[in-house]
Amino acid sequence: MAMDHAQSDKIRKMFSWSSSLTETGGGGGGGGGGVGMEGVTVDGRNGKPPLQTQQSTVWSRRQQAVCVRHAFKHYGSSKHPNHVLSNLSMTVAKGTIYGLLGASGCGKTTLLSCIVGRRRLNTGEIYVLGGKPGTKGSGVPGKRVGYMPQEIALYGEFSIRETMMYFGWIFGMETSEIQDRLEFLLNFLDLPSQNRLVKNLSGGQQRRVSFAVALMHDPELLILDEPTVGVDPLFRQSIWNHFVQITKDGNKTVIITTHYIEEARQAHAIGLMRSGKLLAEESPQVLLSMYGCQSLEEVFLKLSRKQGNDNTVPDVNISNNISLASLNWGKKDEPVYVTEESGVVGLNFHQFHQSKEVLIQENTNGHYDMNGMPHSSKESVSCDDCAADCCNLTTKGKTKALLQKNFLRMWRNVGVMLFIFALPVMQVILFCLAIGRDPTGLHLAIVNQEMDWDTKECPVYENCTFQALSCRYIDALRTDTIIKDFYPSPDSAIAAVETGDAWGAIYFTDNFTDALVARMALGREADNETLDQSEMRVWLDMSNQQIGLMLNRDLQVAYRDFAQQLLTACDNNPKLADIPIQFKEPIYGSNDPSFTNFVAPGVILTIVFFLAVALTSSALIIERMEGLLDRSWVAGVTPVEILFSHVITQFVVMCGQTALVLIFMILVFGVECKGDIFLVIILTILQGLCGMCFGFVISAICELERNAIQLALGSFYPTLLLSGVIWPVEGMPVMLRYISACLPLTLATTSLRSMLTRGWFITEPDVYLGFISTIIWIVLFLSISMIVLKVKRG
Ligand SMILES: Nc1ncnc2c1ncn2[C@@H]1O[C@H](COP(=O)(O)OP(=O)(O)OP(=O)(O)O)[C@@H](O)[C@H]1O
Repeated sequence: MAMDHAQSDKIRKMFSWSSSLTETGGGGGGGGGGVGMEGVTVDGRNGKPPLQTQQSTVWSRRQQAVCVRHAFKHYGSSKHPNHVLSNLSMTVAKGTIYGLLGASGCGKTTLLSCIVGRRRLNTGEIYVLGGKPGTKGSGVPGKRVGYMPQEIALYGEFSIRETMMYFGWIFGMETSEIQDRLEFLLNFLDLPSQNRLVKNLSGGQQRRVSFAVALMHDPELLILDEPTVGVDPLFRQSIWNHFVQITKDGNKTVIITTHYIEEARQAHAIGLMRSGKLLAEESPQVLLSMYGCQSLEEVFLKLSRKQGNDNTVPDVNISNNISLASLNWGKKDEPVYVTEESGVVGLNFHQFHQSKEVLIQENTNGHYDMNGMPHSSKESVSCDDCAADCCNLTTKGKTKALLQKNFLRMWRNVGVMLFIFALPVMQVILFCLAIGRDPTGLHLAIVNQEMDWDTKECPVYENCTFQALSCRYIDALRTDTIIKDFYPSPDSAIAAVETGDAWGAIYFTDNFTDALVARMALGREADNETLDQSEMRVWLDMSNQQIGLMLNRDLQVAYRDFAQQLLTACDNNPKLADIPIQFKEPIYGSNDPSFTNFVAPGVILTIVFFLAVALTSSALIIERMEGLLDRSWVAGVTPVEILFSHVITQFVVMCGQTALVLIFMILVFGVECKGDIFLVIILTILQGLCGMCFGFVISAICELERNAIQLALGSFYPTLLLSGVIWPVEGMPVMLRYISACLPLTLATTSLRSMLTRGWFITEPDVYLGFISTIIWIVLFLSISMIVLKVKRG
């Protein structure tokens, strides 16, 4: 082994430290005395446990900055798993820089994600700063960790300052504190003006801002996924100098992945990773000496070949066995400590600085609590201990940060603002202008053989004269909707309908007036021919139901008006012209009901519901795709807090939307509102919140924005068609009615319609069921999204 004397001396010295800091005893340098660790006895001379072999204990694992044991992680289903971590064990001592090296795709990011609590292992254990990530009080994810993911994961619409404020508040920092830190970081990372928007920065500058976010709160543990990518060598060196600086006093630990293997020489320890395993875990100097290589790359190649040639690489790390014990690099007179799992665990790099563990031991005087935690160890205490002084501030800060983030993102995005406020108004205006009004300009082909075709004369008498009654009838036809076109023969009029030139044809025979008078005079004595001649014949184009029915109605109404006018002129009771049904003033609505009033409640709710769906589902997915959601989670924001902040934001948006929609519907377009406007507002806002919660479900289920759009659009039509918005539910097959009642918009639409058109109050079942069903849907959607989010994080 090519090793000069000085180097071998250095390694020997180093080993002497490591021997004093093996996994069980090393952490406290004798602190194990009396805590009941397996097989540990205390050496009377110096308090170090003089063991030849020791068992790794939970206590010892908790003493490391990071301790991973037998980690397995796969992606995909358990039937066709893609194994990414395979029985990986790793130990990062406190106060060290740990370089995690390995080829692209070997699982580094996955391992780091599990360490910071972004993902969960399938099996195995992880301890980070003494606790298991994701467990209560571990502080991880949270402010104890600074994480820089591989992707930029920043809000492009934010300025550098706003970005820092956002994360600073999440970490529970005071604004003044953030400002001070920001000034240092701007200077240290050579960032441009703090008011520059992140999206306008160069790629390298964005990465530095991302790095600054990780450094922001000066965390105990820094986990950086390729922070030096795209960074010039000079700046890279200053980053490494910073790492050395912050780890100097043993309070901070840095884990860094990099593709520039040689830069990791400056790390205190490196883990060489391949195919989901650590091939070695040692200090760079030891690795170079052990394998007689000049560069770490050579070491990596050697180890990779070894792993490739024989699959004898044990499931535990190579370093576990070969590292110090097998080579017997230690003081000859001192026992070699090999732990059950990781022989290098607890490597202490005193050539760089004093061990954290020794500090702990000094501070605690060897006193430990029931869990084996040193009493006064700042690093070993969980976040529970700082809860009293920091958690209140953090919660307030998080809420402030999340709300400001949501509003700022909306405010800065013109498209979103238009979507939120201009779109609902536009939809209401379009609805009121386009739907429910009577069609106008309908051509009616008239053939009147009582009329002189050449002169086109058709006299209209207003007195009690029984002449040219057809002309009198034609005069009674509405001119605002019907355009009267005269044709010479029935065939030509029918042809006009067939070719689409007219919506209907009407034909009066040449003795229409005589026959009609005879019909009235003879009554039941009238023969069939008289009856036949007295009837006007109508051919309608019923391909358009609305137009067909309207023409039908107008022709009948015109006959009633014509007959009533004639009867009045002849001093008869005009009522004789009516059918013998007396339609009194309707209990609800009017005798001339408008389709708009029927559809409006459903339209109001549909607009508010689906705008909320679109807004929420895309917002969360974009955040997730850009890695922002994960970054916030790692910073300590919980899914509940994220959902809560969106609920608040959406609520404010919803109030604005509801106000606009109702003002335009009711005040501008005069849609009927007979009920309590307060209840109408509440129900509309609740529906908006329900849509938002449905948006959460979509965003939780869908990985990609396009899938979310497909799901949101896909759900739009079935909901619209089945909710009784455009056609009464009573017209559906019975089975479909039950399904319809289970949809979020159905009962709410009925409820709103009852309030608007009938003026019913909340005490009516039709009304309160709408409220109840909406609230049930909100709770259901929220629960589903929470469950899906939690499951997905696993
Ligand atoms: N969300 C995911 N779903 C499925 N497979 C994934 C997912 N994330 C990563 N993988 C796969 O897991 C393997 C390890 O990926 P990982 O990102 O951890 O590697 P890495 O070592 O960080 O690579 P690099 O250095 O290129 O960033 C790769 O094969 C990758 O395709």
